[in-house]
Amino acid sequence: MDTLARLEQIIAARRGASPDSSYVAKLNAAGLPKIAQKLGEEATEAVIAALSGSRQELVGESADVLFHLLVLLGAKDIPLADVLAELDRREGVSGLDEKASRSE
Ligand SMILES: N=c1c2ncn([C@@H]3O[C@H](COP(=O)(O)OP(=O)(O)OP(=O)(O)O)[C@@H](O)[C@H]3O)c2ncn1[C@@H]1O[C@H](COP(=O)(O)O)[C@@H](O)[C@H]1O
Repeated sequence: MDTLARLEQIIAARRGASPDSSYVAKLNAAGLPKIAQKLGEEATEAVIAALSGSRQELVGESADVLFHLLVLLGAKDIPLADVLAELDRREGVSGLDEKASRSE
């Protein structure tokens, strides 16, 4: 199992834990608006790191974005597999677009 799928399972398992002992549980207890806000903050921090931070800062902020996105998807009961399937679908669509633009 890859890292994101493993983290998705950990997040699902931690959702019902005590908010005192689990950051995932604390975020879920705070509710969807808080989770969405955190994802937005982490995305902004990733942008700032990309524009003016170090490589390592961008790596760290990117990990925060992916983690908080998985928490948000979990709170909305959307499996990571659905997002990956959408990316796979676009890969096919994008190939078709490319062929169409080449034949113009
Ligand atoms: N990958 C992560 C992870 N990445 C970031 N974070 C937390 O995300 C928070 C982001 O930092 P901030 O300073 O922005 O937030 P904060 O001030 O702590 O919280 P707020 O009051 O702002 O909400 C930090 O508390 C980090 O510890 C994470 N917390 C947990 N995980 C994974 O989730 C698993 C379950 O964690 P628990 O739910 O804590 O058991 C862990 O084993 C890890 O694998």
